[in-house]
Parts: sequence; structure tokens; C-alpha cells
Amino acid sequence: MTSQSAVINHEDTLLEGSAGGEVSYGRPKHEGVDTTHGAILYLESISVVFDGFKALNNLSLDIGVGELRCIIGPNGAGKTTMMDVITGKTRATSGSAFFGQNYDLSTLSEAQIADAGIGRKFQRPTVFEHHTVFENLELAMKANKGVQSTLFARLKSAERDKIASTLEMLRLTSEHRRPAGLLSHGQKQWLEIGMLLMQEPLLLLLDEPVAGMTDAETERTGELLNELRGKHSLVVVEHDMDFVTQIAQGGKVTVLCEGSVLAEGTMQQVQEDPRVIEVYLGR
Ligand SMILES: Nc1ncnc2c1ncn2[C@@H]1O[C@H](COP(=O)(O)OP(=O)(O)OP(=O)(O)O)[C@@H](O)[C@H]1O
Repeated sequence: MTSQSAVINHEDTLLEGSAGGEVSYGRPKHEGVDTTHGAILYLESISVVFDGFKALNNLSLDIGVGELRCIIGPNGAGKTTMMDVITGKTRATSGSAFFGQNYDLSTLSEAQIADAGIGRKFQRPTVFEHHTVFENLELAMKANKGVQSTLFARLKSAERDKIASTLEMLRLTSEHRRPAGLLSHGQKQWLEIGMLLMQEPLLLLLDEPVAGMTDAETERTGELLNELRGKHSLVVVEHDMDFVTQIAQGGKVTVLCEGSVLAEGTMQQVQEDPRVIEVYLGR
């Protein structure tokens, strides 16, 4: 049997739901994040200074458990820098960042922050192009194992079910045998969101998830994020205001400008705010 047919047979078995052997999840469960006060993320007076320039300037922000928060603002407002601070890529010059009440993000490496339960999706999709859609999800589920040992180990039925239900949610069930490199741009973005979901993140950060998508793909992405609302906490940075309106619903939208929060409220409130119109929406 060739390695490719072994993989395909393996997938068929997986989708049909027959019994599997022993494979454990690669990452620890994100236990111990204390959210008893209702928030999953606390940013308190965060400043980031690059060569004397304040990319973030006393930024304070809380994200509630299960909340879908949209972050908007002009170019250079500090949105990406904020994501970088949360994920440990950039260290704050001052201020504090906590995941739940007990994880001080300034003391953790990027890998430790990911293990603690914060997943991040960058603008460009980074799927394994030569592996099938199914294998991408499988590899993401056991991110700490090698590719070969993951693909040739048998999955537990709970793991197969999880991949199958994720494929369904992503509307990628019929594509599960296709190499990920053959998917449309939108489908790749959904697959990458699915790969993050396999890690069961408590907080998911999405940087311009609909950039480059068709209108239909954008709409579908909005439906997907609305399905995730409540199950995960989500922070979505986006410039596409129709999309933000679709996903914000009655929830809070935060407007960043010059490294600080300029305004916060429902989409309607921020759209009517003269300061927001002046620096961003009126342009
Ligand atoms: N590593 C760095 N060194 C110096 N300046 C930086 C660095 N990273 C970001 N900046 C600056 O900090 C400011 C905030 O940038 P950031 O990328 O966070 O903004 P943004 O809101 O994400 O913008 P956009 O909507 O264009 O993506 C910008 O003026 C940017 O040039």
C-alpha cells in the first residue's frame, strides 16, 4: 500500500466512524484559566514604544467570556500591535495583560500563550497545501506530534467526530479529500480557522479574516463566526464595515486610534460618533 492510499483509507475509516486506537491530543487542555469575574482578557494601560513612537498608548480593554468583539480603526491605529502583545510576539513597554485573572501574559512565551488557550489567525492563510483538508485538521489537532506519526496513528472515535463536525461547520465536508492547496482563498481561510478550533482555544484572535474574499465568502465567514460566538471568545480586527455590521450584532465594537481606545459601543453607536466619523468612517 502506498503512503497516499494509506492516508485515504485512513480518512474513509475516520469519516465512517469505525473504532480507532490510541492517539492522545498533542496539547494540554486549557484548564486553570480563571474567568470567574466574567472576562477572558484584561489589557490595562498598555503602551508599546518603538524607537520613541507610541504604537499603543495606555490602551485598556476587557473581553468577556464568549464575547465576539470587533476592533476597527484607521491604518496605524495599533490593532496588529495589540494582537502582538496578547500573543507575546511583542512585549509591552508598560501596562499589564492578563488571560483570565491568573495568567500574566508578560511572563509567558508565545508557545506558552498558545498552550494556555489563545489562538491567532493571521491575514494570509497558512495551511499545509500538499495535505488534504482532513489531514490539515488532523495535524492541527495533534500539533505536537510529527506529521508521519500523526497521519499513520489511528484516531479515537471522539477525535474523528470532532474533525467531522468541524468539517461540517466549515462547509468543507465534501472537500475533505482535496489537497488544501486546491481550495479557494475563502475555503483556505475557513480551514485555517478550523485548524485553530481543533486546539480548542478559549480566545481566538482573527486579523482581517475576510480580506480578499468574494462577497459570498465574506457572508459565509460572518455566519461561521456567528456560530462560534458564545462557544469561544473572539476578537476580530476588520476594515470591511458591512462584515463588521453582520458579526457585531448588538455586541461591542471598539475603535482604536493612535494606540488608544477612541470609542466603544454598539456598531450603531460608534457609526454615529462624530470622533469616529472624523478619524475613520467619514474617510
Ligand atoms: N516593529 C515596529 N517598529 C516600528 N514601528 C512599528 C512596528 N510595528 C508597528 N509599528 C508602527 O506602529 C503603528 C501601529 O501599527 P499597527 O500595525 O499595529 O497598526 P494597525 O492598526 O494594525 O494598522 P493596519 O490597519 O494598517 O493594519 C504604525 O505607525 C506602525 O508603523
